[in-house]
Amino acid sequence: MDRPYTILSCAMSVDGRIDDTGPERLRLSNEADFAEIDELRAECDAILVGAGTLRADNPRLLVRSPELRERRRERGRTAHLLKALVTRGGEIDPAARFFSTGDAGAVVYTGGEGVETARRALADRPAADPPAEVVDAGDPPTARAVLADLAGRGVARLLVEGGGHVHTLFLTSGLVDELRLAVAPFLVGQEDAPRFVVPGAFPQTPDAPMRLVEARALGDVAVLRYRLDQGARVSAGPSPAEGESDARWLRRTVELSRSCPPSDTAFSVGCAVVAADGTVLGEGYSRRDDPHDHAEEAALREVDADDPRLAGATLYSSLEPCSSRSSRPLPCSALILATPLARVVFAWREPSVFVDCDGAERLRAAGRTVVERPDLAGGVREVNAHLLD
Ligand SMILES: NC(=O)C1=CN([C@@H]2O[C@H](COP(=O)(O)OP(=O)(O)OC[C@H]3O[C@@H](n4cnc5c(N)ncnc54)[C@H](OP(=O)(O)O)[C@@H]3O)[C@@H](O)[C@H]2O)C=CC1
Ligand SMILES: Nc1c(N[C@@H]2O[C@H](COP(=O)(O)O)[C@@H](O)[C@H]2O)[nH]c(=O)[nH]c1=O
Repeated sequence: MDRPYTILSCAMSVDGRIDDTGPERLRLSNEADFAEIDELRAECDAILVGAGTLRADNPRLLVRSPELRERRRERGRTAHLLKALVTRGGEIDPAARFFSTGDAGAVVYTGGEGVETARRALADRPAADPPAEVVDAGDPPTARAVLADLAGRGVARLLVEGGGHVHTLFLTSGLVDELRLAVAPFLVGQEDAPRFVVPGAFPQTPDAPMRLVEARALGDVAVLRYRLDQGARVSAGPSPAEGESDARWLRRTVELSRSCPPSDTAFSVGCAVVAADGTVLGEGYSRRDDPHDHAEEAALREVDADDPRLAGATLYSSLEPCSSRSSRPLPCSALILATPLARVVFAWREPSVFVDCDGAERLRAAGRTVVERPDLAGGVREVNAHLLD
């Protein structure tokens, strides 16, 4: 793995401030947004903040929901995420909650004299605290070195949660895959309030803009999700190249679905899991190995769960992944959420023939990118025409 799939998440006011100048942390998110961010955390392997945020907020950076922690444990993961901190000078408070809470330990990225300073600061922590390590990531530390070290620790998905200097460090590096912004319905209006970013040479310019993949209301908070991949274009959907490649793989799933053993009580669906470089990691179709098989579970069965390419891969399905099953403990949307797969593309939204489906919404709510291609649903409907009369 080169580097983790990196998501930067931030809540800001309409005037672009991420806190005010008061001593308390400003709540910009509402309860629904905090709950979604908790889901997003639970789907990641590590969470990173800057030393400024550590000093200002004394954050815990834990997975708050007991259900989400339990889900992580069931999948053989730690209940909480590995915590990562970026500091230049290494002046950190060893008694901070960042170091004393959680169960996956912490890594401090610094450089130059910061390495010794941070090691000294952490030397006398209580033995019961989770482990904390200091890593030299350059002087000053670079996002690239931090990401390479995290990848070496098996981190496939990283959540960067601020603050403004760290957002700037990561966004200017060009190594962020996704940006999630929650815009709170107010203005802070203070000259010295921290900003989302400080000035920098951002690669996300008018000529190379980010791609807006989702805009949604959570009450009065606007949630905006951008993809920052290379060659982004100004459009609400995939770039032309990505759109063409999506269409090709969806046509492949329709072909796969033609191999399904016939059924009058279930859809015939095809599925392919494809790495970013076009390598097929798994393929499947309904009822392939078992009369109850859905295409997604047949395809995911072929995928190595520890394959580092999964985080950057796309799951293509001719039909929307299901959200409820009577013949299996978990629906396909949950099976997908058990993987680091960041992107799901499907052609046909499941019609209410057998069950009501909200698989696409569940995947989106958990922070996955979901692309619907109704323009390619004709072939899927044709394969399933006998069920639609
Ligand atoms: N609304 C939201 O979503 C969020 C809001 N916040 C808010 O943001 C504010 C903190 O933001 P900010 O002050 O920008 O702090 P940051 O968390 O971005 O941390 C800044 C620190 O990072 C280190 N640093 C800066 N530049 C580099 C670099 N190039 N390489 C390596 N390390 C570097 C320095 O540490 P050192 O000084 O140790 O050398 C610096 O002081 C707080 O008010 C907090 O509440 C924070 C997160 C999310
Ligand atoms: N204020 C603010 C955020 N602040 C972020 O949350 C961190 C604290 O998390 P925790 O330790 O779980 O309480 C804090 O350090 C900062 O990174 N995040 C948001 O999504 N919305 C918000 O309004």
